[in-house]
Amino acid sequence: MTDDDDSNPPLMATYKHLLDSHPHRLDVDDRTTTMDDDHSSSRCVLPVIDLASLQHATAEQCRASIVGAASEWGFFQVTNHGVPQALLDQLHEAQVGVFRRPFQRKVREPLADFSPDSYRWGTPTATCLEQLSWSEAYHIPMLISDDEAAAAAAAGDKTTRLVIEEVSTAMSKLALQLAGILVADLRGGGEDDEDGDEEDMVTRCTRNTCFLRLNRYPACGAASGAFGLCPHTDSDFLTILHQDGVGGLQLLKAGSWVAVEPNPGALIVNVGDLLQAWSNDRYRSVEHRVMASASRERFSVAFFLCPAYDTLIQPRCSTGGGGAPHYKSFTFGEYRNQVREDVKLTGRKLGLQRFRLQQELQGGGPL
Ligand SMILES: O=C(O)CCC(=O)C(=O)O
Ligand SMILES: [Fe+2]
Repeated sequence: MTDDDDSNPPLMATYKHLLDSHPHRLDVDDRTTTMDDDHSSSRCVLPVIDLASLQHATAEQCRASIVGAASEWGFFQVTNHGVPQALLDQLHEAQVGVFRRPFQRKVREPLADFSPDSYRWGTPTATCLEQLSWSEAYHIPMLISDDEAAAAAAAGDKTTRLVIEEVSTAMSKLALQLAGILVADLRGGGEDDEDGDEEDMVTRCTRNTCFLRLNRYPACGAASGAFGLCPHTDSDFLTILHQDGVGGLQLLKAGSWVAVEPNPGALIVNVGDLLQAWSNDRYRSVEHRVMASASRERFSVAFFLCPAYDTLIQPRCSTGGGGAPHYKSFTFGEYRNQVREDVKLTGRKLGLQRFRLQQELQGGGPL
């Protein structure tokens, strides 16, 4: 890509030195992370779970598939998920419009009632190509009250803000439903099983703690090569993702990077760090990344189910988690601060390993 189009952030001008210092494209170099003999990145079909089964006699089987996929893969796809396709199409259109605004306007003028720092691009802390994300994004908190929604509607970009809000609400409902199933299974009881000793994690994820991210990955040009999004795990409880048809998302499975093929009717679900720690490693927060395309831009939308910052994440090891705790307890706020500090100091997120108990570091292998 060039930076000529005035809607593109100046990625090339800002990061050319990182691209120039790297002799090969990352997707070639990075093959050492695969275990295949031919070092090729393989394609995979993530489990696809039809949520319509939750309404039928097969509900128990469906819940078991969700638990199985979250334990084995950490990633899965869902169909009949309750987020209307027409709404997702409307969001895609609005999202394209949002990113087509001139770059200077994206930086200077907040859109509708988004806060001015909701727009981000590139990776300001990157010191090498491996740390650079060739992308731009809007981080959008959910609106908290009806009054706020009405004010946003009156504030100008009515359609965009309201479509975003509707998608957030629908994705949040889905995320809460899936989190409820995963949490209930861990408790070894029914979905409304009460445990007076611990916080109900799912009810701590509310409208004012969750957010949506609109991602755009500009084409990066044949000569360069970069990550659209660097390898990472999500720092939340559960993520719902909608990708367009371009492809580029990959996840780490048994040491190999595997491509997640676009599936038009499905949403992607992945376990976040908090759920991995809280489940004492029963559910897996899996590393994933996006490869930038040389010739095609790509759009995606991610909804992050997060609890309040003061929520205590305490490994649950009595029933489903099993054995001794693998992590010390921490609040979500502590976790976020640690991640922020690590990124500032080292250029990368160290994540859950910061909170893993010592005997686990020595005795347990990598997940
Ligand atoms: O764009 C994608 O496919 C992945 C996005 C993602 O991993 C994220 O926003 O955390
Ligand atoms: Fe992610």
